[in-house]
Amino acid sequence: MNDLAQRIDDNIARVADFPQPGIQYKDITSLFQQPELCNEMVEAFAEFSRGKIDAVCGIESRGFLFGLLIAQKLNLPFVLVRKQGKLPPPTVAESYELEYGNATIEVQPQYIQNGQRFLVHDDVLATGGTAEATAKLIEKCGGKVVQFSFIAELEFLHGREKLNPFTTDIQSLVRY
Ligand SMILES: O=P(O)(O)OC[C@H]1O[C@H](OP(=O)(O)OP(=O)(O)O)[C@H](O)[C@@H]1O
Ligand SMILES: Nc1ncnc2[nH]cnc12
Repeated sequence: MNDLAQRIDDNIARVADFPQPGIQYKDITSLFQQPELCNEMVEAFAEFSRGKIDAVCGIESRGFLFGLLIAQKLNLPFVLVRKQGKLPPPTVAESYELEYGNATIEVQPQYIQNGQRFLVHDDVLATGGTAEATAKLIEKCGGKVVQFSFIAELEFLHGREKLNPFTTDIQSLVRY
């Protein structure tokens, strides 16, 4: 682990058996107690994406936190992907399976331009179902997913394999 990864790891809280027995939940919200570390993280994310994307898509809810900061840092538009029923119409939907349960997500297609190059950002890459469904949704609306970024990747769940058909340009600051 590099120095930044080590400090992120040190500041991610672990919660056993949440939200279901057997899941070790990585609670990234503990990072927000360390504003200087968060600034460094935003810079690391921005450096990865600078000059390569036209817009950022953040996934509800914890993908909104750094997602918007990355978009602002790069002076780019930000698009929200939300769980079903939260966004006003018109919306386009996609269903997928989670590490725990399943879900449907939605986006407002009027904020996606034909050929616009997207970074999809979220806090945790687990099975990859959420990020894969998000990429499908963006591409269904005419966008092109050219990068993914995450704070933490749970490598033992092999989520990256679901994302490789879109792009192999994938950043995760910490890997488990
Ligand atoms: O790679 P996957 O197996 O799809 O899992 C990753 C997703 O799970 C978590 O979201 P969660 O559903 O807990 O929602 P939240 O961000 O609103 O807490 C996490 O924030 C990712 O969005
Ligand atoms: N173990 C985990 N911790 C935090 N977020 C998650 N999303 C899916 N699996 C997760």
